[in-house]
Amino acid sequence: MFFSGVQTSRGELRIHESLDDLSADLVEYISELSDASVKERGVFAIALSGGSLIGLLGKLCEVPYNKTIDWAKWYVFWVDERVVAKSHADSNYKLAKDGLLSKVPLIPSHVHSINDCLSAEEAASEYDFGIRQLVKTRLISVSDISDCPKFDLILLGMGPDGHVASLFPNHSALGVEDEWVTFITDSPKPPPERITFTLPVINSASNVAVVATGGAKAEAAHLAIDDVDMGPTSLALPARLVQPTTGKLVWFLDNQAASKLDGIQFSA
Ligand SMILES: O=C(O)[C@H](O)[C@@H](O)[C@H](O)[C@H](O)COP(=O)(O)O
Repeated sequence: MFFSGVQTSRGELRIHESLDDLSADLVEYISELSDASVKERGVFAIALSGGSLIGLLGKLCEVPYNKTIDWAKWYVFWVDERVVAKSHADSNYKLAKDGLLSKVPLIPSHVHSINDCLSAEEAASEYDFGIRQLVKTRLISVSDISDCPKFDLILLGMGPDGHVASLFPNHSALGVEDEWVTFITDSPKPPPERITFTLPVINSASNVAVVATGGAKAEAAHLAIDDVDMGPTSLALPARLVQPTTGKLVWFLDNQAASKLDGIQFSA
């Protein structure tokens, strides 16, 4: 069963039968946002996450997107990064470079990854500073209601625990409001040292897409999307705190990740 464009109070749902269909829809969505942003602003500022998301972007390297997307106008950032060398197998930069960035005609100076020679704290602070410079020149747009950067698109994965970016359940990083990029040294998912966009930055983006596939994500998707009572705090489920203030939120799910959503029945 395929649901596209279903609007809920928690954003638009796009549910696909297969990963191939999901990937095709996701890359078309990104291509459309890129076209619209380049037309309106002359650039496209996109922030990537790690995980299985990157594999689902592979079609961007293929016809027609490798030719039709205005790659020279892309500026690439990371929503979160593991503080390891860029050549390390755990690096989100390496994952994206190997799977996407090295295969399309991006301008190398438009790719903004962290300084991997620094501590997590220093790397977060330097990344935050770099983004502030690009907001000043409006290469990254600015929120209409705060001083936060307004990325054209933020792409998020979601863990089975409901984490997004490197914002983990009940972690103090969820409460950081005075920084754009923060750091953690105790990630429950290895490696422990990471930098991450904070919630105000994620929620200031023009567009946020959460991509979640597989049955292990079904409960988290239910708790993040459905009208459930989370009790006094939703800090236990970071994905539920993804609530763009004026931007648009879209969930890309496969049947399995969507299998516990209220009101959605799948045929066997
Ligand atoms: O730095 C990380 O550990 C990843 O970026 C992580 O946050 C990922 O996005 C989610 O865990 C979903 O990953 P999967 O889609 O691979 O399950």
